[in-house]
Parts: sequence; C-alpha cells; structure tokens
Amino acid sequence: MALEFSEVSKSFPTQGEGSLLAVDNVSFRVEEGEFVSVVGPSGCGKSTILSMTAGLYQPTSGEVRVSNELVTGPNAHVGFMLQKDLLLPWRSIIANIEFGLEARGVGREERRARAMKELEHCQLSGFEDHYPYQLSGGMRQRAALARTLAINPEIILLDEPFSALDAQTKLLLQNSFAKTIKEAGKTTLLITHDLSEAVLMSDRILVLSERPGQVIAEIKVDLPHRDQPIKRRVLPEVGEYAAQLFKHLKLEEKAA
Ligand SMILES: Nc1ncnc2c1ncn2[C@@H]1O[C@H](COP(=O)(O)OP(=O)(O)OP(=O)(O)O)[C@@H](O)[C@H]1O
Repeated sequence: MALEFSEVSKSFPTQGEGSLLAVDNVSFRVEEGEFVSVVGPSGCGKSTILSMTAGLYQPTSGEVRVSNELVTGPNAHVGFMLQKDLLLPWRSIIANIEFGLEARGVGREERRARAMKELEHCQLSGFEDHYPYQLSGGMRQRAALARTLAINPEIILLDEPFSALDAQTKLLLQNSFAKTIKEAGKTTLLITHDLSEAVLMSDRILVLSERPGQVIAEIKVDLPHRDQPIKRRVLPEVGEYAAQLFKHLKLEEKAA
C-alpha cells in the first residue's frame, strides 16, 4: 500500500480554549502507481490532508502510513509541489533541480546526472542554464516537477499546481505532468478545485464534505488515457463524471 489514512482526524487550536476540527475521521487508501485527486469545498481540509501525508502535521487521532510505514515527521518518501513553483531565482534551472539532492548529500556527478534525466523527462532539455525568470509559468512548473522527481519520492503530492495558469497552458501542462508521472510510475495525490481536471487526470477521486472534511464519495474514473488528458477530454463520459462530482458537492443547490 502506497498511502493509507486510517480514521484520521485533525484539529487545530484556536485563540482561547477551543479547537477547530479540520479533518474528521478520514480513511482511504492509495495503491502504488495510482493517481488520486481530492476535491471538496474551500477550507474542508484538503491541504491539511496533504500536509499530514508529508509529515508536516501530525493527526490528532488516527494514523497515516506511507509505504506501510507510520508517518511521524517530514520524510524522504514524499515529494511536495505547490501552486507557486518556489524555484530559487538566483539558481539556474539545473541547479534548482539539483537542490533537493544537494540537501540530501548526493555527490556532484550523480546529482547532475539525475537532474539532467529529469530535465529531459519534463521536456526542458536546452534550458538547464536558464534562470527561472527566463521561463514561462508552465515551464517553471515543469522545472518544479523535475525537482520533485529528482529526489525519487515514493509519493508525489500536488497542491493545485495548475491553478495559476491560463486555460491553454493548463491543458498542455496537465498533459505533460500526466505523461511524466505515468512514465515514472509515481503514486500521486492531487488537490484541485477544478472538477474536470480531477476527471481528466485521475484513476480515482475522493470527494470531501464541507469542514470538518469527511470522505463523502470515492469515484473510480473508468476511462482510458490517464497519461493523456488531452485525449481523455473528448470522451463523452467526462461530462458525466464531472456531473457526478457536481452533485456530490451540491453545487446546484448552492448556486440557487
Ligand atoms: N496551521 C493551522 N492552524 C490553524 N488552523 C488551520 C491550520 N491549517 C489549516 N487550518 C484550518 O483548517 C481548515 C482546513 O484548511 P485547509 O487549508 O486544509 O483547507 P483546504 O480544503 O485546503 O482549503 P482551500 O480549498 O481553501 O485551499 C481551515 O478552516 C483552516 O483555517
């Protein structure tokens, strides 16, 4: 099992005596190589679930396991990528990709070789000596993915990596990420507000309730082309899956 949440709850202390329950008794499993998206209303605990997977927060109760090991703190099993690419502006792209390896004490030659391989996987060959400001938003996100993959994590956590991009760049980047991740065989957890993105990229979608977040539905996306969202996009069933999500999230009622 790549990832397992068992009856996980998380509350945060609030000012004064009380506490705020963000995640309520959440259980789910993610198989090795599976791509799972988490959708749900704003503030329902999606990022908290990612942070607990990365070991940045500890559950208040319940257990999180990555590769069958209890997560007790930040660890090398997990690679985290955010909406903002967080590339270091003073480092070239290749030096940015090498950053995590450097921090882990990997030697110079191996570092460069692994970084060059990921640069290629993320379709950035020829840009190794460029600086982040010289790249487009989409390219920067690909560089950030290369940096995440370079440390060879068992699980990749993506927190809305496409949300700041225009529609066309987004589609191309979703495609590029999907292909790279499938080829690398990485288990992936994606947080997104974009319901069609969830359908286009996932094997399975977890739908969370309003805060405190509980899993209210698990939808298996039984469609081909997980590695090519651009191809999946034209399948008629995509709309049906999106409508299912819409219904679970009660979006029509909320709009009325
Ligand atoms: N470190 C923290 N301290 C206190 N409260 C927190 C902390 N982190 C998150 N929360 C609270 O927990 C709840 C869930 O937050 P979280 O960021 O996980 O939601 P989300 O579903 O990712 O939201 P969004 O979709 O808006 O990004 C929110 O009410 C938030 O204010």
